[in-house]
Amino acid sequence: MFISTKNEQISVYSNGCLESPPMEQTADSNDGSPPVSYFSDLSLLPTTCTDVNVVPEHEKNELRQSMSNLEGEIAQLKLKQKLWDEKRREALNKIIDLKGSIRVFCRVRPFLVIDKRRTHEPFSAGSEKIVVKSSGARKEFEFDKVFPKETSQEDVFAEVEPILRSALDGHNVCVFAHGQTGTGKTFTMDGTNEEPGIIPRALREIFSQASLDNSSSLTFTMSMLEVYMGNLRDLLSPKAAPRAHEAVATCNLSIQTDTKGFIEIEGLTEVPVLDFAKARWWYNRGKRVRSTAWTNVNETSSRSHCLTRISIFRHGDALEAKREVSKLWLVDLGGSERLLKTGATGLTLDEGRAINLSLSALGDVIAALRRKRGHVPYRNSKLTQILKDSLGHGSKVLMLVHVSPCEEDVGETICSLSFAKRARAIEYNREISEDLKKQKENRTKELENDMRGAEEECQKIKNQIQKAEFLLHENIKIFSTTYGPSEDEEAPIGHKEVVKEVIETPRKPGKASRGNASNSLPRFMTSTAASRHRQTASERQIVGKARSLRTSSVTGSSIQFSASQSMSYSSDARFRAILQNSNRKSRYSRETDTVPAESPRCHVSELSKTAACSQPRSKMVTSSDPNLRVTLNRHRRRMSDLV
Ligand SMILES: Nc1ncnc2c1ncn2[C@@H]1O[C@H](COP(=O)(O)OP(=O)(O)OP(=O)(O)O)[C@@H](O)[C@H]1O
Repeated sequence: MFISTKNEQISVYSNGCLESPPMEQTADSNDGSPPVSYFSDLSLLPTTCTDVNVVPEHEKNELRQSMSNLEGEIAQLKLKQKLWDEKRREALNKIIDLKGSIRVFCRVRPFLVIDKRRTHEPFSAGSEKIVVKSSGARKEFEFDKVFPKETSQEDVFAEVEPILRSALDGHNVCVFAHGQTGTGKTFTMDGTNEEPGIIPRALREIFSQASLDNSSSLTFTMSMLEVYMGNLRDLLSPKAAPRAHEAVATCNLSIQTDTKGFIEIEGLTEVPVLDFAKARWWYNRGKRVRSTAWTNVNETSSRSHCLTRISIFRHGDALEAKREVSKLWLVDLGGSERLLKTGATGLTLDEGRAINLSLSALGDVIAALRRKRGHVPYRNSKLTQILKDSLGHGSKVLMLVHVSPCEEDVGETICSLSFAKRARAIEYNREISEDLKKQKENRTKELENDMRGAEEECQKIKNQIQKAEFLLHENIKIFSTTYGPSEDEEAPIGHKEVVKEVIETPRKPGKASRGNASNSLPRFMTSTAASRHRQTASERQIVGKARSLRTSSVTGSSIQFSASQSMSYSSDARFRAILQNSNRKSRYSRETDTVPAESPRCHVSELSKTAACSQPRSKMVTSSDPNLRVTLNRHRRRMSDLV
């Protein structure tokens, strides 16, 4: 007895004959995949099978043939899926290029309780424009998008999401939050538990997208660092996890460029992250280290830039086993301040200068790239040196400039908006005509439709692959149960590899399957870590039954196939339930918020560690400006909440 799918219908073979049960019901799959028929009358199915030794040869051959057909079908579907995925990527890339590979958004912070006057705003915000009226002057600033005060975190993320997908497609991506202290950079990037920001949402999204992409295998690593006064501090270093009262080690990492122009930060900790839960765990750890550093060293987040890097490794299939790497940088920049206004002195003044220098270097680089200048001044700051290979050709950049709605901050607001204007400088300072704008919009809509169509096709094919793989898996079990243990002797040509792929499908590295000596089943039937994970309770039941049947066949007794067993392989409803269940289960395990059970391994870059970590002094920030003191106190409170 075996299962085959011919003309997209499931058939059950027994004793060499195709049992032709009435195809009374056809389940129209609501996922768009072709309908799969299933049996409704169990009594029509054979219940007894004769001794394995007298099973005719042609039945065995038919079973082999069926498995080969399934293999071929899976290979073809995978190829088709790859082509659609390429179409989707192409469309997305064109959309991003049309919209501009360097985009600048502006977000207006709502009034806070601590704001003094909360009625009058010094500017008016449109969907792509901000007009500031100050001291009788009127200044206009254009953006790719303006997020007004009431914009939710979800709406902001919706605009950021396409660029993240571009990172998964192999492009380097940088997302920056820029603005005056207290205007909501950290709120946008990190957010709160109730309103998560771009980073936690991005982590969730990339793992969710990666699970949909089975045309290639994606793996991820994560690093976090802080740039403070030109020094780099590794936030995920095993040494960088002090308790609240302890000082944080300051590591001065160095930046290296390889022969291909690829940037490597020597000694920076890079942790493999297998799922969202682990990525979030590491991210929270990095944040905690940063907050402890603030309380001990620089007091406020505004005094440093915080960079989170997700490296995405795309592994091709066995035929083209090349590995591509792309980087996604999520950067919470230090607060831009006008030093004269704050009246900063001493350390605060130095910190402010360092931040302003690096922000201005970043502005220069982005403006040079936007204007397609031959020379791009990356070397002018540590920040731009680190990001050199992620800001240039083929990369996508998103700058989110934050402004305060308060009248007293209007000077800072104009500075931030001017920074954005410079970064956004259109090529040759020429604005495009309305006509061209319309054409661009129409083309973007077309491409968005193409992309959606390609996504739907990919999803349909994915469902078909899952079904075919499930059927192949089940046929393999039946083959083994019916015809005995010798895999090499019995399995069809090329079978072993496919079986391995179906059972293991190793998307993520590090969990090599090991042979189980105690298991008497052929190797291709033994469960692996991945298959065990995927197995639902009902699947396990099926395997259990197959094993007990297999045992009886080995001892030479005749095999009893009950109708219900036959149904368990062929019922589409159940089959779908199993698939849905396993999908739900894997999604849950991805999204669970719990700290990873196993202690996370830390992979430190092969390159040797340079500058020794020194213990920083505890420093106090001083400011003559009472407003700044209020801000610092607010930060201290926030830090102590975190610790
Ligand atoms: N869009 C928003 N909606 C609600 N609250 C916001 C918003 N933006 C900022 N806030 C609040 O404003 C305060 C300051 O925001 P945040 O700390 O994110 O500013 P920041 O620019 O990162 O400051 P710093 O440069 O000092 O780190 C926080 O209490 C934050 O919750």
